[in-house]
Amino acid sequence: MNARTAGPVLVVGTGLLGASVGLALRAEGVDVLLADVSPTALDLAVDYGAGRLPAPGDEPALVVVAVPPDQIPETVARVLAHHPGALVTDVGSVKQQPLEALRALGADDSRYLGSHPLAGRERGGAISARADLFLARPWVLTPHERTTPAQVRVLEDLVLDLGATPVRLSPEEHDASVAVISHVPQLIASLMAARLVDAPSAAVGIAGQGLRDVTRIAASSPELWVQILGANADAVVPVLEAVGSDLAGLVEALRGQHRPGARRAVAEVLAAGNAGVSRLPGKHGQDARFASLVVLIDDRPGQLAALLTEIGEVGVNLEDLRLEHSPGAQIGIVEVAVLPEVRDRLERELTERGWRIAG
Ligand SMILES: NC(=O)c1ccc[n+]([C@@H]2O[C@H](COP(=O)([O-])OP(=O)(O)OC[C@H]3O[C@@H](n4cnc5c(N)ncnc54)[C@H](O)[C@@H]3O)[C@@H](O)[C@H]2O)c1
Ligand SMILES: O=C(O)C(=O)C[C@]1(C(=O)O)C=C[C@@H](O)C=C1
Repeated sequence: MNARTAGPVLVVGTGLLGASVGLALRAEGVDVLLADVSPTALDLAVDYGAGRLPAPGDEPALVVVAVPPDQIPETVARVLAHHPGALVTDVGSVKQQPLEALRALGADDSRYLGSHPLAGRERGGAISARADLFLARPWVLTPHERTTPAQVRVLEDLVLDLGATPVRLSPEEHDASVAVISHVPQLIASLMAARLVDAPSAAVGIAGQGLRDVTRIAASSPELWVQILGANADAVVPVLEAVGSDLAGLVEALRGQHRPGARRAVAEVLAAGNAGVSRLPGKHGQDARFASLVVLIDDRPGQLAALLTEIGEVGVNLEDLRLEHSPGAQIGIVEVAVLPEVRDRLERELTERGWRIAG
């Protein structure tokens, strides 16, 4: 345990994000103090091992505010006043509006450096927290005019200790980016999943992996997302309008599909989707650096571990992995990504060892 971060670190808000920060820092041996407006949420986070209650005389060098978006400005302002020697960050999903609100409260923003991990889950609370939540995920730091290089270094050290990858963006760049890579995707997932409410049970019952991929985040908390979308409305609206215009074009093309150019219009929407998804870094099966192999496994305990062990035994390094399984099905589909030069050898070796290869 060689943490770069000097404790104690105070985490304010001990739900999914706060407790995950606590768990990951504790695993690195960093002293973590916890605070939450809800005594139950606080007790839960302590019970799960995310940190301890502050004792008299404890003074954090760094504070991570992980409260709901509409609580961030007031909470950061209060923390800045209570801990005059501490650098304060937050993990909120929007950066510009909270900074403006903090300034409007008259807070000393010179010790506030906002940040945002692009990692999360569709369920909140310490009960859903995980020490590995941030592993290999981008974590955006949003320095402003009064941020010093030393403060950026302290926060980057925290991010590295949490296993994440620090990225620097201005608050404006951040908000425009998350509108397109997180906030509108949330709405599209919700809109699609909403079609299922009145769909016949027979239709919902045969849903495959495609629908599950598109709708996973539709299970997210409406309370949280109303706050996020409201705080970033200026950046979200133009992206939504662009989607709306594409959608209207698609409807028109399909209605008049025998008109000249109509099929091409549909094809262009799909081709643009291909081009867009191929830009996602590390997106499984799409990353041009890797080749994929699909292995079928029995849907029973230990099968995935056995497969991974054997891939290791044949000396192949796994670059990425995706597991699909449908409830009720007896088969799991494991798609592994490997360097192209070892793909065929891996297929041969696994086939010889009795694994079923599906592609
Ligand atoms: N959920 C995600 O996937 C995700 C990902 C990245 C960032 N975020 C951001 O992280 C923040 C926290 O989200 P979460 O999912 O952990 O929420 P959560 O509901 O799991 O946890 C929030 C915690 O904050 C506490 N709290 C509320 N008001 C408080 C206050 N005034 N003072 C102290 N504690 C207070 C609540 O009791 C709760 O325990 C949000 O700002 C969100 O935008 C969430
Ligand atoms: O549920 C997930 O998997 C997420 O990572 C959620 C996600 C995202 O869009 O990437 C959602 C909002 C947060 O601000 C950060 C992360």
